[in-house]
Amino acid sequence: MEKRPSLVPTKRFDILFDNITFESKTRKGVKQIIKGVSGKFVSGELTVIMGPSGAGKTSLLNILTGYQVSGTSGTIKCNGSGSKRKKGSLQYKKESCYILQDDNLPPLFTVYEMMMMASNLKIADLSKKSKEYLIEEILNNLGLSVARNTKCQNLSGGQRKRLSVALELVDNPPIMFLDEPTTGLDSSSTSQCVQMLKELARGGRTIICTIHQPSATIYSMFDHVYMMAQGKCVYQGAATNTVAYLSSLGFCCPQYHNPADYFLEVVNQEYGDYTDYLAKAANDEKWRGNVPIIKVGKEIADIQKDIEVYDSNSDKSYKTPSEWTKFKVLLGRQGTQLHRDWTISQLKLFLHLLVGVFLGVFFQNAGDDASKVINNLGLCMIGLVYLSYTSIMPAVLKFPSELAILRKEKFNHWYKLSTYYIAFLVYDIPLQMIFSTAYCTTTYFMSAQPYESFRFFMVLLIQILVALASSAFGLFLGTVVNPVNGTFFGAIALAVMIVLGGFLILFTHMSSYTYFFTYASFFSWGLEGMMQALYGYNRPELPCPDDEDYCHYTSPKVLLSDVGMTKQNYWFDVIWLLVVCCALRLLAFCTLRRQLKAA
Ligand SMILES: Nc1ncnc2c1ncn2[C@@H]1O[C@H](COP(=O)(O)OP(=O)(O)OP(=O)(O)O)[C@@H](O)[C@H]1O
Repeated sequence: MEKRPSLVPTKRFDILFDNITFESKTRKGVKQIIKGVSGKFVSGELTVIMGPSGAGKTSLLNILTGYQVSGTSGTIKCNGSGSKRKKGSLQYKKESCYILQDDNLPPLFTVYEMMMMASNLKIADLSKKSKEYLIEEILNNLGLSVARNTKCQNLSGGQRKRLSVALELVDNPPIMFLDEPTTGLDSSSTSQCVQMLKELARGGRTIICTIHQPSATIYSMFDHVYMMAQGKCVYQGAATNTVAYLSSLGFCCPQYHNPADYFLEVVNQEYGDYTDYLAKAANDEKWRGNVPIIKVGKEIADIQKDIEVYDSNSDKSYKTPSEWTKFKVLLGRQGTQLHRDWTISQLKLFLHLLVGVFLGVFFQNAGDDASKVINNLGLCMIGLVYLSYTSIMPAVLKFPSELAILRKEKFNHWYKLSTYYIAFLVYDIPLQMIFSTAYCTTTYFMSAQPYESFRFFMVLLIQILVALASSAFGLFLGTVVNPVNGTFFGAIALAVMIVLGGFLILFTHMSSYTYFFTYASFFSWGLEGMMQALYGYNRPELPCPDDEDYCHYTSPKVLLSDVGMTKQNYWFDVIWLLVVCCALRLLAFCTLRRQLKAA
């Protein structure tokens, strides 16, 4: 029997937290952001964390989701199981999802494609048909069916928010955290969004969100309100009990006044500083409302029966796919992105060919003319610099531009970072090779370099490796500094490497002390490799044109000796560039992982 998809969670979780604190070290000392708050969020309820700006709402949410670990203390339990929170791990982390304030969605994919991708990354044990059924069900429930073929970049603010929720709903998480899901929405979209969250909660989920300043209607839709001020909890109870709670403490909410607005005025100290007084009163449990009855319709109950048959021994509703399957899905995503964003592939390929032709015209016959040997040396260097610059700059911007999406998807267990990184490399490396080949082929033949296949492939290999090493360096830079500084440092590093490349100052003119620094330049290895490929390996003498009286470099050996590249180091250069390339890509992976963890 095929498993039927469902939107009803198979497990229910109540979250209890006690004495949560969060401190951050600043220049002025330690800043206490969350000051020992406690509470209980139960399944079936829509809970809202409220408070003035800077009250600590997002910080608390980050702690409860496990997004923020360092600097925190306290106990978080679920379902009263009593297991203590270990550093960096929450008992329910795998069962929850966190929808961040910014809707980080890849712009070029449609709603349906994103949904299918999410289901392929999260669910292993459903057929394609069942996934389609599930997706339709979610899109219908969230009112996204009309936008199923719209690209994410064209969605409205409300649709983007709903898609962010829809994507996480695919694997049916019993706990959902949402940071300011209504920010940027008009009142009607806000109402729709909160109604949707309430319905999801009524299905048995624990839904916790933060919100800034809701209208009276929206405020009354929340089951449980957790009000914060100055890092403390100043109320925890039903939205409907707010006025009674405040009046029990001597604060009279004027008639026809929005209780949420009035409460925010009180905690904003418009009537004096009562934060500690309120925080003490907030420990009283009596303001909590009754836990709502979970809605399980007939059809849903039938589906749930099926799930129980299949999942009685399983922790999660669905089995997650293997990393290999996820890798294939990510490869498909990269491929589609490449296909749709013509600036990544077609434009770059065209420009490499164009620049190749341009240089080929300028350096015509430079490879087979003894009087143009120095020009040819310049062409080799220009080629390396060109390939390096065009590889390093896009690479610096690559991860910063995708970091938010990556952080969100990784945190919500879509895939491992290593899977994403390998899928990225599988596209990036061949692409760099194609671009370098386009450039190399045009300049090589148009500038009349020797028509010997082994020399051509040796030059090509060097140019590819320099491009790959440069892009690896760019990736590394992009993961250690911000993009603006990354492009600046990248440009400076390349300028220094050009000086050390062996063209502007010949190796023979360097002292042994300064020569030592050339080891740090891709260009010194690249130029030496290219010179060996073009002029080494017993190349015969170069022809001197009839209209020239004298050609100094008819002998390739003399040229290699003058530029200090007589040793046959070609394969050593190749190996060194390969090592640099691998080491920098590995380093970029480590720094990327560190950057994600530091979030
Ligand atoms: N890592 C940190 N280091 C230093 N200060 C921090 C850190 N994280 C948060 N803060 C500070 O703690 C306070 C609470 O921040 P938080 O983002 O949790 O507030 P918030 O209630 O969500 O505010 P808003 O509604 O404006 O988003 C703010 O003053 C903020 O500047």
